[in-house]
Amino acid sequence: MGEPSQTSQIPLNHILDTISNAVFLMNKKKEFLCLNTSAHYLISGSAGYNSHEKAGDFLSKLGVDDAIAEGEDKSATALMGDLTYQVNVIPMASKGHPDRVVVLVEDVSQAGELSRQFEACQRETSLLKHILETAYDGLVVTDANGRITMMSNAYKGFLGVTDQEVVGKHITEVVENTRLHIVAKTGVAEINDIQRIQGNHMVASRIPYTVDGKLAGVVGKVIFQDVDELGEINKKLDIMEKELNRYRNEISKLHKARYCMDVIFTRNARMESLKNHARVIAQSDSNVLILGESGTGKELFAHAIHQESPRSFQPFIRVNCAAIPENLLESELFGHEKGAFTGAASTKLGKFELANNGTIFLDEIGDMPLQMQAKILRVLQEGEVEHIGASRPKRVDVRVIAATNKNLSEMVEKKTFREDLLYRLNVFTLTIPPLKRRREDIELIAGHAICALNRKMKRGVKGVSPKASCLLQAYSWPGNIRELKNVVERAYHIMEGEELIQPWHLPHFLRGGNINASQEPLKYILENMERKVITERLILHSGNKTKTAADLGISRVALHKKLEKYSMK
Ligand SMILES: Nc1ncnc2c1ncn2[C@@H]1O[C@H](COP(=O)(O)OP(=O)(O)OP(=O)(O)O)[C@@H](O)[C@H]1O
Repeated sequence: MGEPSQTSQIPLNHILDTISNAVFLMNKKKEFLCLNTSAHYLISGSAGYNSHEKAGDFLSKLGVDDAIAEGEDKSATALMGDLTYQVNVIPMASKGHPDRVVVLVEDVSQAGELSRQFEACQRETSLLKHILETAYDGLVVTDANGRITMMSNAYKGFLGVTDQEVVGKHITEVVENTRLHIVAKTGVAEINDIQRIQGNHMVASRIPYTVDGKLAGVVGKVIFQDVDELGEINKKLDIMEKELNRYRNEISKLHKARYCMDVIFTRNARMESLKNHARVIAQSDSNVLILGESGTGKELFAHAIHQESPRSFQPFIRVNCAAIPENLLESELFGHEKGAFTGAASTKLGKFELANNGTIFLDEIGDMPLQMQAKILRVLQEGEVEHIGASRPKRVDVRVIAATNKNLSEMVEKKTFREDLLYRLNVFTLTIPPLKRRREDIELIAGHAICALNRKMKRGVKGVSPKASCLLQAYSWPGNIRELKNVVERAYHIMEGEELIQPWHLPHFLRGGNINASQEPLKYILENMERKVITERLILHSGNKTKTAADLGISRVALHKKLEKYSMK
């Protein structure tokens, strides 16, 4: 105690000094006999402060002067500034006459705030309980481990369960097809998902909640209308699902490989061995690189490899890397999230995702920008793609077939193509020879093209005349099979009732014999010229080889060797 007193005893003083209430002991004349440490603090902010006057003023402001003077028992709450005090006046009797009073003062301002907070909390809890009890939708709350902490009455009613049967249970034990426990791990909200519960389609939202910044659980909400309405909605959804499946089938047909190995027509031994090799490659999951000039049939091979592979029932997705503007290529290949950039109005799947479990055909890979090459490499290495704007990647299982007419090794040297990507792609490489290296295919492919046109146009063109055939043989075909098919198609359409394509149906550059226009090496120009002359003389002598040899000034044996060389036998 700060102040000595005639009546107090030492141990009692110590006890009084330890309590947090301010204790004032005084006689009825308001003379202070004793103040404990808390009382000193209350009136002056420090211990041992000795001012009875200030203490008197303080008690007067609390409005207990009368009770002190009368020696009355009094309990009151007093406001002083921002603070609230609880005051108790307790009379003390000596020899039966009350002549002293103890005044106990306690600052209860904080207790008031706490009790207000407590009351607000109680109000909120009961409101929450009310919402849970009356909510029309199904609400369920789980903790971070997916265990149910609360469930709305409507949801319990719908599932036919009681509180005892659900609270504390793992959500998967109570709700079918739930994902709340997954959201409790990922922390990523899922809004308006369709969830099938007890044979009904529900619109479900799963929203994670945090406490002190840590994932603490998930609030799940399922929307169900009244049962009749729900039945109607389910019927509509079933119809929509069927429609969707129909469209899915249509799309998967569109994404199917269209050609098999049998439509790659050839009489060339090297091409036959390439087809056999491709059949073997098709059975593996390894990436394939197809090289060859434009129009040689690289895409045809890609389709055929997919078609003969175990993935043939899965999608075949073609991407022309040269045809897509650089700024759109990433979004085309990997997809984007809604709002990832201006114009990204909705989430879009990338080609890699569309090709999942199937094959992606990266045509013209040599035209792929370097920056994108790095991203493709990542997909090949990690088997994961990431939408632009997404926070986590998705796993994909895709076989890559790439093709180009560029010289990738040269590009690697010039540092315009990544070496590591080349090694990832060329697990198997197929190099398709140009048409001028397999002239025996010219007539065959021209013949098949005419048959296809006959089927389409319902006509009966029989083939190519020997003279026209000779011109086709003599040309160098820089555009390869695509060019040959175009020439045949053009001729087909300008024919006027003839049964055979004649030289005058062919374009001028074929008839003009401008065979070195393609800047071929001298050897091929000479060979082309030789083939052309032999063919013309054979026609002139109606196929008589003795006369033709004599006319050409060479022996019959020499003519035979040349006919063999040019596949003209
Ligand atoms: N052996 C073949 N038999 C029949 N048609 C073929 C053959 N090879 C190619 N074609 C046809 O030739 C055309 C060009 O083929 P394709 O598109 O596969 O060539 P490409 O090498 O991929 O061309 P590009 O490099 O310009 O993309 C297609 O119409 C294709 O069907």
